Parts: sequence; C-alpha cells; structure tokens
Amino acid sequence: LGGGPGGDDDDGTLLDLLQRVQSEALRAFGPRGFDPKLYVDMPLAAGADQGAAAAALPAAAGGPAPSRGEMGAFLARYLAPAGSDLAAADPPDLALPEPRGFLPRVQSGAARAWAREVHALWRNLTRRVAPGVATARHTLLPLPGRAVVPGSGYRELYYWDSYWVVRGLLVSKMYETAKEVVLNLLYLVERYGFVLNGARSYYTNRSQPPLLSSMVLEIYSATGDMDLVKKALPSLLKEHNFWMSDFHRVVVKDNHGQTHSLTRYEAMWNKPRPESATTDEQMASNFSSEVDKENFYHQVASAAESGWDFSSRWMRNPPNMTTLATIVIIPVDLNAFIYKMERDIEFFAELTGEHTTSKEFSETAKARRIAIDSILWNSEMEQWLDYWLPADAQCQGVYQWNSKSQNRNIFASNFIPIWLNAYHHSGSVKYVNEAKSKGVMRSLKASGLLRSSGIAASLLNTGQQWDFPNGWAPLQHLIVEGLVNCGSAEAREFAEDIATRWVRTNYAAYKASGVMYEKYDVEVCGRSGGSGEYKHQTGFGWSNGVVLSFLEEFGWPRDKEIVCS
Ligand SMILES: OC[C@H]1O[C@H](O[C@H]2O[C@H](CO)[C@@H](O)[C@H](O)[C@H]2O)[C@H](O)[C@@H](O)[C@@H]1O
Repeated sequence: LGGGPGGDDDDGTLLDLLQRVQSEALRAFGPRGFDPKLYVDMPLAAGADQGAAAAALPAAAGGPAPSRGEMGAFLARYLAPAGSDLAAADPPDLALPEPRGFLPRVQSGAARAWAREVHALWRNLTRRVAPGVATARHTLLPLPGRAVVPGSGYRELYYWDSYWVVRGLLVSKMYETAKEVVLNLLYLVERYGFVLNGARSYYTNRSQPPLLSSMVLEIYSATGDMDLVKKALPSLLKEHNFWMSDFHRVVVKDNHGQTHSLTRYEAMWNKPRPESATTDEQMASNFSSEVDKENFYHQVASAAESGWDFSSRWMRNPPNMTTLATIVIIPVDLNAFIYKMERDIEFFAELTGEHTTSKEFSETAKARRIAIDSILWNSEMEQWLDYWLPADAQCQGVYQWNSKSQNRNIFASNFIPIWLNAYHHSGSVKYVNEAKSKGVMRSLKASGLLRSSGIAASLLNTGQQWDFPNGWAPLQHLIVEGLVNCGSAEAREFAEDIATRWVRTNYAAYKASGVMYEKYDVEVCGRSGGSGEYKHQTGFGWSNGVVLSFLEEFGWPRDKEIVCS
C-alpha cells in the first residue's frame, strides 16, 4: 500500500511539496471556498527548482501561518497555474452548428437550439497535454491523444466519466475524438496495468468503475472500427486481470454450498488523498492511532475508486464519515460492470478469431451472473443489494452468505443490473427476463428514489454528494437505458418519463446559468446539486453526454414542453 503501481518515485517528492503547499495555502487563505486540488494540480514554474521551492515555502507546519501576500508571492514565483500544462485543442470532427443527421427526432425549436449549444460545449472540454509534460515537474500525466475533460476543477481525463463523454460524442458524430479518448485509456492500461481514476500521478493508486470495454463496444457499434477492437482486446484482458487480482476478489459460499467469486473496490493507498489531503487529515484527526488513521485513508481512497465519493453506501454508521467501510462491501454496480466487461471481451475475442478466449470469457461471465444472482439479488425487495462482509474481513477466506448481510438501504445502484439487458452481442439473451424486469420496475417505482427531477442517488440526506437529494447523469442513464432494453412498452414509457424529468432540469439550470452541472438536485427542477467535499463543478462531460443520448433515444416532439412543469 501507499506506493501506487506507477512507481514514479521522483514524482513522490513533487507531490510531497505540493501537499505542503496545499496545507500552507489553507492556513494562509482560510477554509472558505478552499480548493485543495488546485494546489496539487500546479506544475513547477518554468525555470523553478523543486528544492528551492521547498526551502522557500513561507511557513513550516506548526509555525505561524503565512500571510496571504507571502503565499501569493510564493505561488507566483515557484508554481505555474493549475491547468497551464493542458492546451485547448480543437476537436478535428466538431461540425458546427450541428453534424449531418444530428438528433433527427428533436423537433421542438427550444430543445433543438439547446442541444446545439450542448453539442458545441465539446470544444470547451477538449484538451491536449502540453508537449514535454513529465512527472518530475507535473502531476498531470502525458497522454497520446486529445482528452475530453469533465470540466471546472476536473481538468484532466477521468475514467468512468469518459463512458458518457463517449456516448455524447457519438451522438455528436465525433467518432475520431471518441476514439482518441479511448486510446488514451488504453495507453493508461499499457503503462500502469489498469485504467487510473484520472490522468494524474496522484491517481495511480486506484481505478474507477470499469467501463472501458463498453466504450470500445459503443464505438465499434457506431463505426465498425475493427482496428480499435484489435488494439483494445489485449488491454482489456490486462484490465480484467487487475480486477481479478487477489485484493479485489472476494469468495462467498451460498446456502447450497456453492462458492462464488465477486469483486470489491480497494485502492492501493493508506494515506490522505493528495488532491484532498487537508480534508482527509482533518477527518482522520478523530482517530488517535496511526493504524486507525491508515485504515480510514484506505477506506476513503477505496470509496473514490467506486466513483461514489462519498455516500452513505459505504458508511457503517451514516452520516459519520469516519465509519467508511468500503473494502468490506461487495458492490452491485461494480459486479454488473465487470460482468459486462466479460461479455464484451467474449464478443471481441470472437470477432478477432480468438475462439478459446471467447469461450473462456463466456464461462467467466456465466459464473459471475450466477454469483450476482445468488449473493446480491433480493427476491423479496426485487432489487440487487450490496453485500457486507464481516467487519474484520481480510477478504482472503471464504465467507458464508447470510441474508442479513445484504444492505437493505435503497440506492440507485440497486437497479443498475437492468442496464445489462440486451447488451449481449447476440441480442437474444436478456440479463433480466420479462417477469423479473416487471418486478424491478415495480420496486423502482415504489422505492422513493424517483423525484420530480430524476432519480436520487439514495434516500438518505447525509450532506455527501452521492446521497439524497443529488441525482447524477450516469445513474439516470444506466437505469433509463436498462429500462429501454427491457423491451416492453411499459418499461420504455417509464424510461422516457425519467429521461424527460432529467432533460427538463438540465435545460432549466442551463437557461438560468448558462452552464451544465456535474450533478442536480432531483427535488427542484433547474437546481444544481450541492453538498460534498468540493464546490459544484460545471462543464460538464457526463451531463452533456447523457442529455444528448436521451434526446437521441426519445427525440423531443414539437409540442412537448421543455420548461419545468
Ligand atoms: O477531488 C475529490 C475527488 O474528485 C473526483 O470525484 C468526483 O469527480 C469525478 C470526475 O467527475 C467523478 O468521476 C467522481 O465520480 C466524483 O465523485 C475523483 O474521481 C476522486 O478520486 C477525488 O478524490
């Protein structure tokens, strides 16, 4: 733990320096509006020397706080602005005002005008890492191609965000840019053995929800690009190995004596997250022993690997953040994503003539499907539930399944496996059959998650951002697409209803503020989401991708109102 597989030792010292800068900046500028990530994203200024910067840092911890002026002078002299090592890059395939064949079923003038604006936003989010960026002077990692970033303070490429970015780029017919995004992620797998949380040296200790194979599949389905499939397959096998590693793997024995392998999130890190070190250290001050602090940091970084950072989903005692227990939880969504990855690999291997691999992955996927159904499905609630291992689990042994260990709290993730419907390349096998889909739909309708402006992440308002009343674009999309793929008219109608609520709130917020948000408050149409450890972000890659996908899937008739109802 603590190293990160990138092994960029020289970068460790740069990060040490930037973390010290972060804590001194907090002392100098105060907590109001403080953005800890800003400081670890700063490159060394041209000509500045790291040793000299370390020596010149205004105050040593424990001494008097530097003044605002001293801190400002230090930053100006030794560090360059965050983001200055990324250049804006015109996407080669952004046709303005709209590409040929764009959203043919969007007939409402208001919806269409807005969709064009969202389409144009890809230009603001496309970047290229500046030439010569190297880890000795930058925490930004070099990438081979253009990156599409989420927005605001998220100025680098992110893993799971990229899936919805790619979906949106495909609606925008930006096939070349979509492929470049994916080639960057494949490069990260080749360089680090897995896709990093994001393209920064401080993200080398963890991944994010694994959706790379899904991105390749989407691009292949839109373009028939076999070159991409051939290039991707070896990296996908490598990525699969990463998720199958001993530390991610958990074995549970069901009540019939059958053992099942499933997967959990676990970061290779037990220190404060550099991008939020001041926050993590403050929370860890509730623990007196070093061991407890390290365990806490480990749970925090593992929650960040889940993409749900942070949520009552990972807390033993919500809303108490110090009770995070991420690594003893077998998450529903992670296992659904890996099942999908296994099916995709099966398909790609078949396409490229690697029949043995294809067969092997067909078997692996079948075993995971049985595991998900045996350990995570709850037939009484008609949802899939996260499974909690014993508190002291090292996850090395075999755990006996116990119905009481399923977490009965309601989260949007409990419904994500319906997304697996009809994603089998054969198109004929549904992950969830008709009767089960009906049950899941019934359960979702009764869950309390669906509010006037979309699906909430959870029912609990903890002040964390992946909890009530926040709704997130990826969660709406996975559920809506899952419902569409159920195949029944009733499911499609329900899906369209959720999509309509979501599009309206995104539209209203955009009209009021001119920006797309990272998340929205599902209780109030047009209100962005709040809470959590950082201030709200705009831009925003996955929100743009999801509204474009919804508009493509359902269209927007001339007479359908787009303003909040
Ligand atoms: O800086 C704090 C944390 O921020 C990231 O998480 C959030 O933004 C990501 C980019 O949009 C998104 O993928 C994630 O789901 C959000 O919760 C980052 O991924 C974390 O690792 C980081 O600690």
